[in-house]
Amino acid sequence: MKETLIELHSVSKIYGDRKAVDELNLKIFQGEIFGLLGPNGAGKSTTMLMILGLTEASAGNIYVNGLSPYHSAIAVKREIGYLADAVGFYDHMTAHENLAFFASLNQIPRPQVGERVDQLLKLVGLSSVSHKKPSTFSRGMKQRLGIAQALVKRPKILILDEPTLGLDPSGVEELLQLVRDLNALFGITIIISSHQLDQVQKVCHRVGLFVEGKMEAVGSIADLSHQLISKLGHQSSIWWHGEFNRGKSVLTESIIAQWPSATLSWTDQSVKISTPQFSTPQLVKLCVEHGMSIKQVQSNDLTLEEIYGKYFTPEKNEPKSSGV
Ligand SMILES: Nc1ncnc2c1ncn2[C@@H]1O[C@H](COP(=O)(O)OP(=O)(O)OP(=O)(O)O)[C@@H](O)[C@H]1O
Repeated sequence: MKETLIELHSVSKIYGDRKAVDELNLKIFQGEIFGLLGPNGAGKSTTMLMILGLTEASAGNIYVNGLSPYHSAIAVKREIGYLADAVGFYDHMTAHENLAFFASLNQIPRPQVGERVDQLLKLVGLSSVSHKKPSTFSRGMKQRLGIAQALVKRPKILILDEPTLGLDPSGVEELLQLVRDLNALFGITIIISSHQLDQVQKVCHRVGLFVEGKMEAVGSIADLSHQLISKLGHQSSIWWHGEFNRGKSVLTESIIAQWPSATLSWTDQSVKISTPQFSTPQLVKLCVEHGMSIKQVQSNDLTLEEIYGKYFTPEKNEPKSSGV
């Protein structure tokens, strides 16, 4: 059984008359990479700050390793490394000196500092530039230095707020590979917030979809896909060769007879059919029985972008129906 490391029970955060986080229930398990996804202003950073104990929840309870981040602030902060969305360094110091200074602030015994900093710089791929000032670094290098800084105290948990923002594609790849490596090598539990879904999809074991302070859905990408399919129906698209105009109305009747809530959307050479459950094989069989010469079949395997789009902008994604 998976061990719960972070737990939020009915947690809300109210700023003035605005609920930034609304009755959030969430469990994050030991050793997982969890993605907090949502548009700007959804409440991701506020949730992270509450887990870190940097802001107090207005209601509800939070436990990190069984402790309240707000009431046991020092013990909880010892367990968590944090990369804020805007990370800053001392520009009169080199990368090595920055980390060494941060290590001393975190009470790492002086004889251990040099070796630990060297190890961290190697881990994040910055050994060769350790003598340079962070102001000369690319954003990707700064982010990796920020992660090294967050790892100085050897935390159990790493919280990364929009770490890929502003990185070029190779910088994103390097950063995400580092996230994977840290998780695989040290079993660190990682929470990563993002609105860049394609990226998060690649590294997260589970994701939570956040909108206007509420967690709309939580699970693996496959879980979310299933949840969405059962909510919105499954889509099969079928293309044919040659002529099928005369078969359309009879096929429609047969499909509606079998799935009364099905919707069909026809084009000249294809039909998109939404049914409550996965029905592609039965639909293909019916099409063939009605004389269709099938060219191609597509069963909807939702990407995270589609899931995200359907949760956050449902009116744009309603399955459309058109007559025959
Ligand atoms: N200190 C604050 N005082 C007042 N309102 C705040 C404060 N911090 C956040 N908010 C509001 O709470 C809501 C959630 O903000 P939050 O920063 O948590 O969202 P987010 O999902 O992290 O988005 P972003 O990526 O833009 O930071 C927003 O409406 C924001 O304006």
